[in-house]
Amino acid sequence: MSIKLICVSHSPMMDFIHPAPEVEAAARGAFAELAQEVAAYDPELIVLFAPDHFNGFFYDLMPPFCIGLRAKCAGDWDIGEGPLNVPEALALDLVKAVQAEDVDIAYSYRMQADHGFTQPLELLAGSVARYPTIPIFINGAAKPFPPCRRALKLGEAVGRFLAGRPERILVVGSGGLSHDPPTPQFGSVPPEVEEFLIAGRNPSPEARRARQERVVENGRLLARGQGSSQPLDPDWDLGLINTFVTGDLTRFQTMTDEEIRAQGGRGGQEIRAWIAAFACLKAAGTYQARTRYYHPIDAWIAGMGMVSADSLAS
Ligand SMILES: O=C(O)/C=C/c1cccc(O)c1O
Ligand SMILES: [Fe+2]
Repeated sequence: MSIKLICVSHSPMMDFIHPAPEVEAAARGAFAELAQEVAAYDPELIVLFAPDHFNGFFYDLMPPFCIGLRAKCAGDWDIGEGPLNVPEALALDLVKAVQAEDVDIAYSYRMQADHGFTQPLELLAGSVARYPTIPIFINGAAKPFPPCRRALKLGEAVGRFLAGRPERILVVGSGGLSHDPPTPQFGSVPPEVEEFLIAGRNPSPEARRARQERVVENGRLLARGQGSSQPLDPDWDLGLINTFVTGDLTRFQTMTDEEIRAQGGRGGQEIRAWIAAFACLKAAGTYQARTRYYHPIDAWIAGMGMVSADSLAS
């Protein structure tokens, strides 16, 4: 058994709007370097913790966590196509193991994985189906959220399951440093937008395009220092990265939604994916982590960070 970890921010706007060329080159270069390492490691299993953004999960039935037993690309932002390569029997064993640890996990035979899942798979693994992958959804977009301490518990339960496995495993966490995209908030939007948040699966191409254009326009404005998005917060981001790299995750036992919202913005709630991923790695033993990249990229509405880690357990 061996376990490695990569946690990265995502921004589905990467192919739609461009920051300064040297900024974009550095970010893409950092992704490419990590992708080379993934190819050299040749994982036999990827466990991917990621949020959704009202593409696959809606208020008609919103779980805090969900393991995909079968999953396909949601198709948002034209990232990825078709099914993910989910090892169904192993994913089901994972559901049972997590339940046995008293974490009540939802599971799906028809998960729609949006850019939270598909972008890191494309950028790090080359395609969404290149490696067997178990997708684990963590709600970071739809209030109320599962507490950060439950993301720790989930990660630990998954990590204890993985610790007994023979495969070369890559744990990935997606999203989560500071960013404040214009995701509508239930309770403060008109009824037709609430209806979308409840049951907006499989939108028309026009509706999808209009939604994405709104997000891109938000990036344009943020890059000009305008608009309503909360600014990115490098201090918050670097503080979080430092916590993950040093390996003391106790801060997340008490971290509140309000604390995250104040500094990390609406999208900052996605940090639960990194929390679960690191807790997962830590449950398998001590680890060594390093920061691979950080830059706040306004045009992409992303505190863009990348961290990798190796388990020191034998
Ligand atoms: O499509 C959306 O609603 C959100 C897009 C987005 C933009 C920037 C950073 C992120 O993490 C996003 O999910
Ligand atoms: Fe996101």
